[in-house]
Amino acid sequence: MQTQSIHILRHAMAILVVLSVSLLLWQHYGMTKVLRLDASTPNAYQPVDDRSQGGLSHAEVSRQNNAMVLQCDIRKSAYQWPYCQIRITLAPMPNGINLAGYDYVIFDLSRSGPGPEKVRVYLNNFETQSSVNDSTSLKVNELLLDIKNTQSAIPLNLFRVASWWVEYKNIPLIDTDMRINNVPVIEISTPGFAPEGKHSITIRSIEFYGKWISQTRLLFVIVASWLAFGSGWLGFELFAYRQRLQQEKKQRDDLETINRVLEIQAEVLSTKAQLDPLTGALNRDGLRELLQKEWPHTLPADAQLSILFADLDHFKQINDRYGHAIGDEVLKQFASLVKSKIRKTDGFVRWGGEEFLIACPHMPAELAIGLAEKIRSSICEAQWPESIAVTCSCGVASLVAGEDFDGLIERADKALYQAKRGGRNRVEVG
Ligand SMILES: Nc1nc2c(ncn2[C@@H]2O[C@H](COP(=O)(O)OP(=O)(O)OP(=O)(O)O)[C@@H](O)[C@H]2O)c(=O)[nH]1
Repeated sequence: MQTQSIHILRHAMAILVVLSVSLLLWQHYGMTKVLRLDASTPNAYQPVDDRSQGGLSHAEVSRQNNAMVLQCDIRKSAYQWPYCQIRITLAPMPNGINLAGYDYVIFDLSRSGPGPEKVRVYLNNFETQSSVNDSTSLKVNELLLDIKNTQSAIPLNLFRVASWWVEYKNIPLIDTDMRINNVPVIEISTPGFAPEGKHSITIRSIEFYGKWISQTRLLFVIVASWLAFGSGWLGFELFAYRQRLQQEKKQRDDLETINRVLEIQAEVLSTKAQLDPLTGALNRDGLRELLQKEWPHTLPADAQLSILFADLDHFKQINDRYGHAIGDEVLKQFASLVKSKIRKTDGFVRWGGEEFLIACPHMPAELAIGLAEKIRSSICEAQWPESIAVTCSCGVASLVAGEDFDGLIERADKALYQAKRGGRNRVEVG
């Protein structure tokens, strides 16, 4: 990983840590949502009493000093559980309010009258088995609230499905879990054993408190973000790594190609440096290299080496008569003819203007003389530009024991001289 990437990674991680901690702190100390019900909110407040069950109790609801007050006259009757209650409608059924998103509730209420200092609170949940036309079909989640607990936070998970409702409605066990995800109605009722007499319940406010996002959900979001960030970063690094590898490979390939080209160029240049550009014959440097290849150190005393000098006859006249360009053509054709007669291992060298040397390693004198004759006759018989009658003279010498290379050259040169003196177009042995 490159330093710059590590730098960016550190920054990104620091930002994520700060963001995660800030979100958790914000969730803990803030992000609060409140649902408040009081006399000023547009909810319907209805009195309910036991007369519908055959009782004689009487309930009335009125607004007093910004509070809703339930006035209740509990009377003994044939109905076993006389009661009064105030019904607060949160939403028209089958809709309700999702109170599951809240954590606790604070009641600001008071009561007066005989009997225990308690009220019953019902959060009625509309569920699949509930019916719009039957208010008793809503699941009753019940809490017996001690009046001294008003104004304190009461966790919503303290509510329990009322056992009397389960029994009364014969609800299967599987459906008796507490749910407050769709509450259209809240009811606040006199306690279970309310004695006969005048009762009143004053409700100033009911406040539900919750968080916009629960801690569990926030943690899930944070962990998911970290995972996404980690995978994203890994993916990015992998991609960058592959890019770098590809780039490095390309650079390596380019360098190898350049190296190959340079090697070839060097080879070509070195070969060119040893060649005569007009005839393609070796120059004297080329001859030295050829002999060194054959005998790397010094020429051994018993080395077998023959040298031929071949020189075009009266070449000056050709130049003078036909021009330099034709002279060049003759030189090229001469070189090409000689090359076709010698072995690959022989060295064909342009020694001077129209004088050529053929070095034949491991060739005895007889064969060298034969080769010189072959060259001479082929030159003599060949077709030349402008039908010029071209001939050449040859001097041949083979290395004798104890002789050095210069001595050999000298003998071959002398033989060539003799051939010229002897009338040209002939081979002489030195
Ligand atoms: N066209 C051409 N002529 C060249 C080149 N190199 C040398 N010559 C000519 O070759 C001629 C050699 O002349 P000489 O040394 O007098 O030899 P010659 O005329 O061949 O006579 P002999 O060797 O005695 O038969 C000169 O006129 C040079 O100018 C070349 O590359 N191209």
